[in-house]
Amino acid sequence: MAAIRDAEDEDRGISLKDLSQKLQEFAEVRDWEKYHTPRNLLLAMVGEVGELSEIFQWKGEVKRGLEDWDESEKEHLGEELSDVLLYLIRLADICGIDLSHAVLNKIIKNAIKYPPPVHSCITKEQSSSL
Ligand SMILES: Nc1ccn([C@H]2C[C@H](O)[C@@H](COP(=O)(O)OP(=O)(O)OP(=O)(O)O)O2)c(=O)n1
Repeated sequence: MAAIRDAEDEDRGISLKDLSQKLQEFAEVRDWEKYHTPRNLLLAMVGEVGELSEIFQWKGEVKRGLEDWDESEKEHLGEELSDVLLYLIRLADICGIDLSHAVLNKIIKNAIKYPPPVHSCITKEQSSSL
């Protein structure tokens, strides 16, 4: 049953809220909530960023798409990216931050702070009449 639910989650692209809920359940059934304090979660996330960095360490620049990496390296990368994301989501949750709301607001702020060059704002119709 859980496997079917997980496949469905993957299909529809799971939300931050659903992930947050899963992490809450994961901690609760293991009685790990007492360890999931803001500072512990932050340090755990930074540790995972270190593990993520190790994958790229000494490789020099790598090609986009990682076409010359083998599958096991890519799988490892996916795991470390996930660890960072999961601790980040849990940290936000424990701090009472609505990450979906915060991240959308931040994207709007970024767009205002860094407007696109004027020529990329011209619509197709405008450009065809030029
Ligand atoms: N107190 C904990 C410990 C682990 N996790 C979860 C979140 C991460 O997704 C993953 C981290 O597990 P590990 O500490 O075992 O780290 P790795 O999976 O990176 O294993 P390793 O360090 O052996 O490579 O487990 C958690 O939520 N709370």
